[in-house]
Amino acid sequence: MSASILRLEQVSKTYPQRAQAAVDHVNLDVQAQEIVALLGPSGSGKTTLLRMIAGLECADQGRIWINEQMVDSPAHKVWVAAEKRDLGMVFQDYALWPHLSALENVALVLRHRKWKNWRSQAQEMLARVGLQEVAEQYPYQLSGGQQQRVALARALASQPQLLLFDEPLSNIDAVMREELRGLIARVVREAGLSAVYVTHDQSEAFFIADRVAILHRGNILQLATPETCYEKSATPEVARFTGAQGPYAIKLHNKGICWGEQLVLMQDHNWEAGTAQLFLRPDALQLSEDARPDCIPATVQLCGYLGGIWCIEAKIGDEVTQFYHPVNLPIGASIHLDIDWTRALIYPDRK
Ligand SMILES: Nc1ncnc2c1ncn2[C@@H]1O[C@H](COP(=O)(O)OP(=O)(O)OP(=O)(O)O)[C@@H](O)[C@H]1O
Repeated sequence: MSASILRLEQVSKTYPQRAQAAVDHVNLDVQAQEIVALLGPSGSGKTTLLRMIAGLECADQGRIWINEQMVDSPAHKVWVAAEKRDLGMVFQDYALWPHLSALENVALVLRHRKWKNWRSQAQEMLARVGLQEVAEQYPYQLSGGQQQRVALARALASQPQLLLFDEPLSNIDAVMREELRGLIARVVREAGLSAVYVTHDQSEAFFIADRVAILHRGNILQLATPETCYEKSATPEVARFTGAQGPYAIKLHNKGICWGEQLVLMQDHNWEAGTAQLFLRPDALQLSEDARPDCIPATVQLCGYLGGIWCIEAKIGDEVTQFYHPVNLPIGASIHLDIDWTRALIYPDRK
């Protein structure tokens, strides 16, 4: 058996009076020193899954192991309470005690466990998140970002092998969010810990995680590295949820692809003839200098400056697509788009 820090086998959960399972036969494996993000739209089951790992919710079916210890299995009548699971948890709303200082919040669990060096350990954890200066301040005297750093220091303090994050940056403003996601990724890696990180923000999941599990209606549709989820999205839902543009309705021919009125000729491809959904990443399109038969005619509709590069919105027939370009283009200009078809995400419709 592999030395995974966390393992879920066929884990399911249906809430009372709900027809559909919140989590449906999920398998998941988190290795030592690995960060796995759970990414999915609202209601896809991320929080339910995390709460089952934490021991705040019990599974209806399946088995959960933490550090090789079975912690939940209805079939075996096994249930290990949350406080006995050796976990650190960071919540969206920080969950700090308002009447305790930053240091006391971090030290609480250490004192509860009767650690002799609780003060120095708590001070070291605050230093790790860059907060030694505010150790004596109370939560109401700290910004949201600082409070979340205290919560991170508290989660690290008891040196658990596994950390759980439930949308920890949702209440933080955009600039601080980028700083904190870097801090979280760095601190977890430096401490050599494993983590499960729930978010509905694709860029946050991609930045922080080694692997990303994309959830949809209680199922994991894809569990892979951020690059694989982005470049080889397993399903249309994964493509959509990782920010690809589309779906565009296309037809697959033996000679190539038909998009609107345009037949794009291709030398070799492996698709069977039929209809399909096409998704495109903006960075897989570029302006073509000439009207080659493998390019798509389009009209410039809008240009938006992103800083260092422009995002050009173009119309292809009735559909809209975006690509990046170093300079802006005249609105209404007729252009041709060169598409890197090796990076196109194409999903043939079921016959
Ligand atoms: N306590 C509950 N009682 C009944 N249904 C619930 C409960 N908690 C969650 N659900 C339902 O279970 C499904 C999964 O919810 P869950 O909160 O796990 O999703 P999520 O992906 O975390 O969503 P969000 O990003 O909005 O937090 C949803 O249909 C939700 O309405």
